[in-house]
Amino acid sequence: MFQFKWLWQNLEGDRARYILGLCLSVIGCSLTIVNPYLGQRVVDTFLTGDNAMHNLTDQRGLLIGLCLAMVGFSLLRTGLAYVTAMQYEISSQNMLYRVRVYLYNKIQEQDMAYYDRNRTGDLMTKMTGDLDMVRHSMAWIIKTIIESLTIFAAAVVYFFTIDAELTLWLLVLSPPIFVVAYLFAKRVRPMYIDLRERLSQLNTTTQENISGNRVVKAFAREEFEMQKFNEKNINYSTANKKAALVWLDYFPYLETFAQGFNVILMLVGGFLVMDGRLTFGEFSAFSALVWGLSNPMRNIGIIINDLQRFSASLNKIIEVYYAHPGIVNNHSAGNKRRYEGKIEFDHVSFQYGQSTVLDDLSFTIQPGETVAIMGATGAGKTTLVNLIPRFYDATKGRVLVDGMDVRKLELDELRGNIGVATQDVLLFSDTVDGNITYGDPELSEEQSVHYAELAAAHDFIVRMPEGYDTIVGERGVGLSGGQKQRIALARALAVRRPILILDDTTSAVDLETEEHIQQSLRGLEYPCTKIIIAQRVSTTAEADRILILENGRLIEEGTHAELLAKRGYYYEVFKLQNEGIGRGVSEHGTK
Ligand SMILES: Nc1ncnc2c1ncn2[C@@H]1O[C@H](COP(=O)(O)OP(=O)(O)OP(=O)(O)O)[C@@H](O)[C@H]1O
Repeated sequence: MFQFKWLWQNLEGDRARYILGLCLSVIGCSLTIVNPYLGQRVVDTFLTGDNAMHNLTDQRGLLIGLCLAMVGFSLLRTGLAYVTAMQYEISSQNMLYRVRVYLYNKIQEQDMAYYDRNRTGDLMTKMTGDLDMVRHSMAWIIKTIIESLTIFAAAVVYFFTIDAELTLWLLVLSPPIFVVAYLFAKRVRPMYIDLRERLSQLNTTTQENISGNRVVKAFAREEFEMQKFNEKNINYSTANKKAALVWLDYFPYLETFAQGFNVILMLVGGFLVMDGRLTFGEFSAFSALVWGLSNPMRNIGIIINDLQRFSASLNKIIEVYYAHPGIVNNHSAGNKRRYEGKIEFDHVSFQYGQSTVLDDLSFTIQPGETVAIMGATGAGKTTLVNLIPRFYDATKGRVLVDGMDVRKLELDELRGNIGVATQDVLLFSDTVDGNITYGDPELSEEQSVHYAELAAAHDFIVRMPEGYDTIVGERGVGLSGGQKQRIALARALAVRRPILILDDTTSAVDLETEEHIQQSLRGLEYPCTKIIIAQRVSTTAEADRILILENGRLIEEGTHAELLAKRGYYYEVFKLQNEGIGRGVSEHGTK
């Protein structure tokens, strides 16, 4: 019931049209009794009975009128069917469009934790296949149900006006048909829920394979991926067949009952005609309209199949529709403040589920300061910086920006004050310029070039076939890792935010290029607090302060020189890297 309420709610704007469609369905289907009635009159007046010959000559006008009316009603019904189908199509397509926009926005609004929980393939299935199934249900299944019920009811009412006894005999078949349909629905329902899940797995596997095709090729795992895909494909196909074949277990019973209508009509109807209680015309009306009882019964299987699919799909859509992000962005349109850029962690802890990733962190970063964060892989560096723009919220403690708890700041404003270059670089399939100006589409071409220069990207961009207008492939395909990083850095610099977070942004660039980038960062023309996650001492050496994380705890904090003097983790990394790269970084930080 809730599902139908949901559909009704989302039909807003097209409800009148949809109801018009339903009304036209009812009118069109009620008219199905007209032709059998006219036929009955033709038979009784002109073909059978004592006066038939006489009527043929005397009432020829009536005969022609009845025949023309039959043709006219057929045409009218066809026209009505056309107009009716249009109403269903237009209203369901409009609803599909609106719900798709709503779901897309809803997915966009979700926090990071939502994306951790939901697979891309599954979300894609919801946005495409599930939505189409719901539209199909609105335009076809509900229409079929209404039409079947109307034809059934119209036939029953008409039959009762002709002969109640024969009608009751025919209706004897209805209860067993409903029992069979109920048993079928009960058995097939879990199958369609399972089928929907398998489709989602198939889509997820396909999507992962396509987006990870480089890794697949690099490891020559095509065969393995093929097998994995095949397994999901077979799973889906088997479940599909299983669900479809269940219908075959019930179909013979339903078909037998449906045929039973004709048998009863022949036996009981024939007897009534011989007994003189039913005219030939009335018998022919029963005969012409008995499909109105049997066809809906035949349709039951298809309708139940589709209703189960519809229900499985709609439940999936409703999950997204009512998903509430833990971190809500209200998108207020007012003027946004520009922050000073002070950042404070006050006894901050963070857990992913049960696992503690950050443990009681406290430190302050002053406006304009450059702070490097270093630590072994998995130490919690990315998690730490993710708390500043509220990609996640701290489990304990407070993160403050300009002295305000980030949970109390307006999210748009907060994020509008932070420029981020993430560790996992994602470029859009757009021009290089489009990618650099992604955060500020108003940026002029000169400014775009300026930030590309700061990010040491200009030289390789101008060497590309169409320079800044070169389209980069999906996720930046066609560029080297270091090139992608530099475009992502230019994108983060170009928004000129007072807080800049760089997560391992120069890990794939050579040391000379890195030196150029560091100079650019030192000389940025706008005031900016910089947090730079890095593994290289060459990157961290010139920071105002370096924080060392180990298993989510802050174990060292100080300048390059202070940390070296401590002879702790940082010193060990320094020794290792200086020996390893053979390129000296002195204890005072100069190279
Ligand atoms: N979305 C997530 N869900 C659950 N656990 C996560 C998630 N993201 C990270 N983790 C876990 O949290 C811990 C810290 O991860 P994080 O990415 O912050 O480390 P890091 O120091 O940035 O590592 P690296 O230098 O390798 O990028 C790791 O153990 C990781 O497995």
